[in-house]
Amino acid sequence: MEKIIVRGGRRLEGSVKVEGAKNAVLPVIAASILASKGTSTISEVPALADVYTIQEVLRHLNIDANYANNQIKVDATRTLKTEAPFEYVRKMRASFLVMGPLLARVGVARIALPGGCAIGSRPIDQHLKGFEAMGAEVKIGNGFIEAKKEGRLQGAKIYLDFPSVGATENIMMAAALAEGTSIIENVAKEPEIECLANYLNAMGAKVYGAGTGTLRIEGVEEMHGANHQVIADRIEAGTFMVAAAITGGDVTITNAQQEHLRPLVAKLEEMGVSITDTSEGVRIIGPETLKPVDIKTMPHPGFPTDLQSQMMALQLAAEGTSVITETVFENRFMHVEEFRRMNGDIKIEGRSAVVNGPAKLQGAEVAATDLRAGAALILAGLIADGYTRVTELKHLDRGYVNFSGKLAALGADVERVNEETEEITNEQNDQTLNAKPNMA
Ligand SMILES: CC(=O)N[C@H]1[C@@H](OP(=O)(O)OP(=O)(O)OC[C@H]2O[C@@H](n3ccc(=O)[nH]c3=O)[C@H](O)[C@@H]2O)O[C@H](CO)[C@@H](O)[C@@H]1O
Ligand SMILES: C=C(OP(=O)(O)O)C(=O)O
Repeated sequence: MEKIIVRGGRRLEGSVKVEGAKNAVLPVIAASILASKGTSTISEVPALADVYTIQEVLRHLNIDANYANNQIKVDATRTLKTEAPFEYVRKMRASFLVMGPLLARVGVARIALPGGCAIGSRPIDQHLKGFEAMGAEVKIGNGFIEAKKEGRLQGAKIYLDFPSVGATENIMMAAALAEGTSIIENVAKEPEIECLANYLNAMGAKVYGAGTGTLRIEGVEEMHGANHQVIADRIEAGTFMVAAAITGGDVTITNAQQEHLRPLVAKLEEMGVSITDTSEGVRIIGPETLKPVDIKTMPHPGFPTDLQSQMMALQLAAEGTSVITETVFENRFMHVEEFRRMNGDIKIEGRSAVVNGPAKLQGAEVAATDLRAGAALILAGLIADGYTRVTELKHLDRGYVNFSGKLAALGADVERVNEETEEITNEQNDQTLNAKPNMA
């Protein structure tokens, strides 16, 4: 088993380049299914476990998908298969994003039911409501969802109950090849939606309004492969901004798009962090003392839930009491228990966590309960006394490329080791034995 071992106390300095966005690249790769002619070349594709998973899903559908050197080439012109089995959907929920494009292109799709996961139950009712409104018959049974439509999907007027990112993407991909115009209201406005719309339009689709609350999609009969560059990962960028802030460091993030980071920048500035746009990128200078701050996660342009656990690490370092309220997922506080193992003083009250700082964090053995929790625990480890060992790295690898290597290049004392080869020094052992966790 692999783990990341961090020893706290180093100030981060230097510059770090963020990758292409996981949450943009997965729907974009799924959208390549819509092209019945030509090849797509997608660039700035990060080497993440999720990218390999979606590549496998496409190959399983008889699509030629080849990922190398941060590019994936996709040729979906052969006769397609229509089933995505549980082994892929279990690894990564975003596998479900192939349903809209398959249904639109072939008239049938059979995808394993995604089921619940660590951060909440994550239903897909809004995706299915959209497909049904476009004339598809949807059946659920034997652990699968099957959607069918004789002839082309029909453009429809759809109102989402909640601006779901995945439902917006799945429905817009389906509507791109439908007959007639679709109007989709109360849609997600995340930058990843705009990235997908730009790709769809390059493939010959007619998608208007991406980034606003209403999409108008005029269905086209055929789509073709296209070249597309995915946007930078605002969540990875945000994670490094927190890393700089928590260590009182001075870090420049190259390749970040500041306009996508506005909700985070506003909160960091409230905490006393200096953030400036320089010719090289976004420069973050952490203050000597961080002020407490209250945060509520919301759909974009609200504060992103994918930065909630990282901000909780920062709140632990602040002088005073902060509150963080999670409104997007009903169970995204699994990391709280792990922070407590590090002596973090956090109380859960309904959907809010009350975080009392400044915590005297202590290194401990902790588990990444989900992808962002893994990053957040490593961030806390950067200021903890002694050694923090983070396990369950499979979650982290879904969303971060070489996270420990990038932190080490900024000066952190961090390494990734294999349990079999890990040498536990006496100092690390003493520190673990003497740790007194806060059991409050
Ligand atoms: C691959 C990807 O892009 N993942 C992101 C995407 O996930 P994902 O697309 O799954 O997130 P959604 O926006 O769909 O989910 C938000 C909320 O809506 C609920 N919901 C969603 C769909 C539905 O049909 N019914 C329903 O009730 C979910 O349970 C959740 O409580 O957006 C989330 C919210 O910004 C991010 O945390 C994820 O990192
Ligand atoms: C929750 C996340 O991703 P996913 O929707 O792929 O599980 C995330 O990126 O934090």
